Amino acid sequence: MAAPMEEQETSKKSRRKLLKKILRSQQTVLKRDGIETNNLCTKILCVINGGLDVGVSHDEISTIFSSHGDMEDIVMLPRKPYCFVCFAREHDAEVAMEKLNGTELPPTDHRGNPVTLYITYVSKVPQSLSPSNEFPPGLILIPDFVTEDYAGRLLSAIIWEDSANSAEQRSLKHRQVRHYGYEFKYGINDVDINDPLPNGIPPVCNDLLSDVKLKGIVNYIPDQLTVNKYEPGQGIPPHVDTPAAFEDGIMSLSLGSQVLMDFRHPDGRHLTVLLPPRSLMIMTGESRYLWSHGITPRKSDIVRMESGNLNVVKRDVRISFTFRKIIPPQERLSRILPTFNDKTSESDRDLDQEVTDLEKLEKEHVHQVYEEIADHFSGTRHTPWPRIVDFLNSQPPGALMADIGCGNGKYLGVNPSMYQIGSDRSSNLATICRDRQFQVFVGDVMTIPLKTSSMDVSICIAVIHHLSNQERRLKAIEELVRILRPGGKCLIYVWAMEQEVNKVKSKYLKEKKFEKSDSGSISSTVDCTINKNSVNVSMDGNIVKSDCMGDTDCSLISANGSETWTENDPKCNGDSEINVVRKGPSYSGGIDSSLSDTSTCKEDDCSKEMSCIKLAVHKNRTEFRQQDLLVPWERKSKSDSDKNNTSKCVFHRYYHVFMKGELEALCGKVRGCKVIGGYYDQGNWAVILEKL
Ligand SMILES: O=C(O)CCC(=O)C(=O)O
Ligand SMILES: [Fe+2]
Repeated sequence: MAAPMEEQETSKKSRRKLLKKILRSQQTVLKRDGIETNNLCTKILCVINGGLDVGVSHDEISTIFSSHGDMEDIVMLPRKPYCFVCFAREHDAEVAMEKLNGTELPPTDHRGNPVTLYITYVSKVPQSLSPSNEFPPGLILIPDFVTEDYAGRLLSAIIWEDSANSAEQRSLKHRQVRHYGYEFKYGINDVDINDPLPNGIPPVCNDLLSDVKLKGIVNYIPDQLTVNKYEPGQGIPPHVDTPAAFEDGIMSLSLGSQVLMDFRHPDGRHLTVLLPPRSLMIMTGESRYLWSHGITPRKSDIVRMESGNLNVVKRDVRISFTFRKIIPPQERLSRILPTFNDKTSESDRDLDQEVTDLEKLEKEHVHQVYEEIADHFSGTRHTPWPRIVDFLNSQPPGALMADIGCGNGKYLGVNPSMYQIGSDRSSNLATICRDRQFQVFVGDVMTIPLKTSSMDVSICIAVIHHLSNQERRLKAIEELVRILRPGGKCLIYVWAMEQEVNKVKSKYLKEKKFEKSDSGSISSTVDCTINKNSVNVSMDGNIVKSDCMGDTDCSLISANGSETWTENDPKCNGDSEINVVRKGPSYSGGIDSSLSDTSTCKEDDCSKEMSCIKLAVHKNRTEFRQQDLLVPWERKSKSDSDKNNTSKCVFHRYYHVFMKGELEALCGKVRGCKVIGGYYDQGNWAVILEKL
């Protein structure tokens, strides 16, 4: 009889081990979420590893637990590894605990690995599931907005057809919906203004809508109504109603059951608002644009009673009327352009006004160069970069996107489901974009003429490295963030100082194989006081290469036409200083002195005026040895009249190439945003920012 005793001992030991494990899990997981466990038996079980975050479903928990007693509810929370199972009686909870603690669930389609359930008693479901004392800013809730009688008339105006699936009525996974005025299309998160429904908003709603307007709750009459019908246990996933599609002030009238609506801030804050029957909720401002709203699919809500005690209240059928006013698509983009009074964007500043020497440097070595090389530059920019394409394609349909410094618009057509607007400092590039049917204006990244908080997404590819000091680069990032709505995202690319990472050379360096000479990184210096920005150098070659720097496409073109271009010709960019060094006063007051190449700067001048700027002319396809430099862009042109006489124009574009971590550090100085991603991509540093 010794063996069974031993077996009992071993099973007790393993049970003790299991309990220790439970305790450890309780401490780490539950404490963090403010969940108080109970040593004594209660009616509510917290099931660790029985939550949505580990891939366990409501149905699985229901099947396992329902056979052990009379279950009242299962509370599953989004992104949580645990769930709560509420029994009608303590005894049932005790039995379930005894039988199921330590149960292993096998892998499923949603869950690659088996999971072990650890169960503990809790006396209450945590506060975050019960109504918060606070509302998200901008949320208005008016209780008893309609009478019982009027509510009844509203409800009887809605005819639900059995298992209908048409533009007017759809059975969604979690609820049924009916649309009036226009169908809200869930695939595109928008309405089609050209495809109105036969039925407008039912006339019985007119009293309510004029009351709302009279009281100044919103200053328009809505033209779209979505009626949602939720059975107990159903809900709506967290979302923000498409910002570009509807006016501010979205109204939802709750009829039937009460419900807890979840509001979530992008920074993780979570508030729950109890919507009582016959109440009108209006989402304006932050609560409409920044916080997501949703209803967790549950069969009950925790409701604070008048006594202040919390109570579990079962849900019944709830029908909500959501009224919205559509912004016509043709107005959506113009909405984001500022009016003359919109001081925040400084739109009235003259773009060509010369304020500092640095602006002069950028004017001559960035703006004027792009203006002159626009056509050829555009001819070398055709292939969108895959990671930028991925970023654009990951944006939801209907998002408003601004491409600041859009060049020839190669990213403007990537994701046609977005509303897109581009801007470039070069009017010739803007014209090229417009010829390609893109909506583009001429604008400067440091004073973007778009309204504050108007965009869902912004990108700024290969632009900020053309700004000549840190303050100006910072200002540009601030502008990119300013135009975003809270929660909006911005992707920035700049050229990297590091052109070889993990022993892999960037495309820019690799293109060196096409060249005959590669010694030295600086071919010359240019005293940046140039009034014209091109130099004619006679030459005779006729095979040319397109611009192939970190921000370009690296395609080879052969030049048989009358005008050909090359970026770097060995004949002209050897070690000797063959580029013309022009004379005149130096630029002052810029180029971060710590980063400039002092060997190109006269000592006494530097100490007087912050710095003079004698910038090194970079030799293309070589590593960077300094951060501030001029990169040559060369154009060969053959006149038709004299085929043998080919001349070359050399343009110098100013660049500040970024060192590893520099872009992130700069973004870190910008208030109201956080860096949510960063990477190295083909000789460029990239960051993704999110506006807070
Ligand atoms: O049911 C509700 O109150 C909200 C519905 C909703 O958010 C929507 O349809 O977008
Ligand atoms: Fe909504």
